Amino acid sequence: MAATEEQQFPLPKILTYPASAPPSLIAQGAEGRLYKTTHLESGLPCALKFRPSKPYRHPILDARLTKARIAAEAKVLDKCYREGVPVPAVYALDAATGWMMIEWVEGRPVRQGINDWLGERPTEDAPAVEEDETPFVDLMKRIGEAVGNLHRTGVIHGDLTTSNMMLKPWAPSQSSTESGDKAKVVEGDVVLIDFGLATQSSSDEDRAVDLYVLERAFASTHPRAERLFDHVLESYKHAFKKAPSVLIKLEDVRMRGRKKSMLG
Ligand SMILES: Nc1ncnc2c1ncn2[C@@H]1O[C@H](COP(=O)(O)OP(=O)(O)OP(=O)(O)O)[C@@H](O)[C@H]1O
Repeated sequence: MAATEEQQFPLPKILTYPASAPPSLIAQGAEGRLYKTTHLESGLPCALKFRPSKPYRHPILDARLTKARIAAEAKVLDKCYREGVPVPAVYALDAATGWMMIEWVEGRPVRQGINDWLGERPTEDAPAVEEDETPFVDLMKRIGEAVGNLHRTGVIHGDLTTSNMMLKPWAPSQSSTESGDKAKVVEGDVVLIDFGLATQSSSDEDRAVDLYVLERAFASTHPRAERLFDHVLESYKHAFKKAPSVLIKLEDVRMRGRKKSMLG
């Protein structure tokens, strides 16, 4: 797999050095690429986020922008990690060449877990069979808590979606034995990823917009679970002392959103 990828994209230099296993390309976005690699230490899988230079930009501007963006992302991640927000640890950074090496988070995006839970349910209000929603509600609460912790540190994510959260598997002892196999798809610690658009702010408005982005993304990705999103906000309120004024602001932000969509 690595050989094809190497032909498709030139590897960042750090990944051309020998390692216990070849790097694999996990994601290729508009701004950068994400590799899984053991280049730092064999036995320690890492995620290497690489922002290649953009040939269409002026080289001096390009170097400055690449460096500033990756450095800003690493700085915010590091701040969050040190303050106990569930994010990957930053292991290494080379801003000048546009990469950072961060902790590899095992598991799957929250989006997949939610979709597996919802399965083929026909409508939003009608579960296919009468079922215990507790495991799903618990996941909603863990999401609210993670976002509350994030906002408490003065960081705005900027792109909160269920794809930018991972479900990191629990140890078997933490895993539920009562709720059956279905519950397993929504088990795990919520870890926030992709801080490429993150900023530092403590304003109610910025926090409310962050929540609004998540609310909208949730409604469009998981329309059948929309009614359960309130659990996210409820747990946000418990996790974060300043949540009440943010939630009041969220009402304004929603109103502006509705007006905007009415005006087209
Ligand atoms: N630390 C990590 N551990 C495991 N998988 C990760 C990690 N970080 C990212 N991923 C996986 O790689 C995908 C892309 O990562 P990320 O969203 O950070 O990059 P991106 O979309 O290229 O970033 P940007 O939006 O800043 O350009 C994620 O959706 C996720 O599946």
